[in-house]
Amino acid sequence: MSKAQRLTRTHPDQLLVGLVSVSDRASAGVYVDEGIPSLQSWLAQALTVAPQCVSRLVPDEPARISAALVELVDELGCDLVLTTGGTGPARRDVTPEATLAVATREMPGFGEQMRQISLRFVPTAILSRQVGVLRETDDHAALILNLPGQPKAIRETLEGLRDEQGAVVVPGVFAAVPYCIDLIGGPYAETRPEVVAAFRPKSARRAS
Ligand SMILES: Nc1ncnc2c1ncn2[C@@H]1O[C@H](COP(=O)(O)OP(=O)(O)OP(=O)(O)O)[C@@H](O)[C@H]1O
Ligand SMILES: Nc1nc2c(c(=O)[nH]1)N[C@H]1C(S)=C(S)[C@@H](COP(=O)(O)O)O[C@H]1N2
Repeated sequence: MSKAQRLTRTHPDQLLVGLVSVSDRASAGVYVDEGIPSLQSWLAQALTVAPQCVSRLVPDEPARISAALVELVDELGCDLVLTTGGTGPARRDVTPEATLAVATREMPGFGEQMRQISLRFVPTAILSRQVGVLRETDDHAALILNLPGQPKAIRETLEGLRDEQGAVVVPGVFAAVPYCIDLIGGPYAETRPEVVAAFRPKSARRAS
C-alpha cells in the first residue's frame, strides 16, 4: 500500500483532525454511518478556524482500528484524532485496547471527565471504557480521544452539560483540547465559547 500524503494546513491555526468511526454495522452498510457526520458538524461549529478533517470508517477489529490511528497520526500528521464507537463491555467493543496499543502515554483525565459528563445523561455511561492518549513520534505528536458510539453522545461528551440558563454544569472534554494541543507542539486552536469555552492559563494565551 502506498504511503498517504502528509496534510498541509491552509491556515497556521488550523487543526488537522482524524475521525474514526468504529462500527461493524455501519462499515458493512447495514446502517448509514452517523458518527463521522456528527463529528464533522460539531467541529465545524465549535472551532473558530475550520479544521481539515480526514475520516475512516472501520469495523470493530483491533488491527483495523490501530492501523487507522497510526496512519492518521504518523502519515497524515493529524494533531487530534477522535474515535466514536466500540467503548462498551461487549466482546467486540475493542476501541480502547486498539487505542492503548498505539499510545505512547495515557491522558486519564479525558476518560474520567467523559464518564462524569455522560453519567449526567445516561446511567449506562459507567459501561463506557473510553480512553484519552498521546501518540508521539520523533517529530510529531497527537491527542487521541475515544467517544461513545451513540451519535448524540458525541455532542454530549465534547460540549458538556449546561443548565436552562446556559451556565456550564459539567465542562465538555473539548474545553481541554486546545491547550493540550499547544503543549504537544500543535497549532493554536480556538473555540467558540458559546459552544465550548476552552481554557488556557494566562501565560499561554496569545495576545489579541
Ligand atoms: N456509526 C454509527 N452510526 C449510527 N449509529 C451508531 C453508530 N455507531 C453506533 N451507533 C448506535 O449507537 C449504539 C451503540 O454503539 P456501539 O459502538 O456500542 O455499537 P454496537 O452496538 O457495537 O454496534 P455496531 O458496531 O454494529 O455499530 C449502536 O447500537 C447504534 O444504535
Ligand atoms: N454522553 C453519553 N455517553 C454514553 C451514552 C450516551 O447516550 N451519551 N451511551 C452509553 C452506552 S449505552 C454505552 S453501552 C457506553 C459504551 O458505548 P459504545 O460501545 O457505543 O462506545 O457508552 C455510554 N456513554
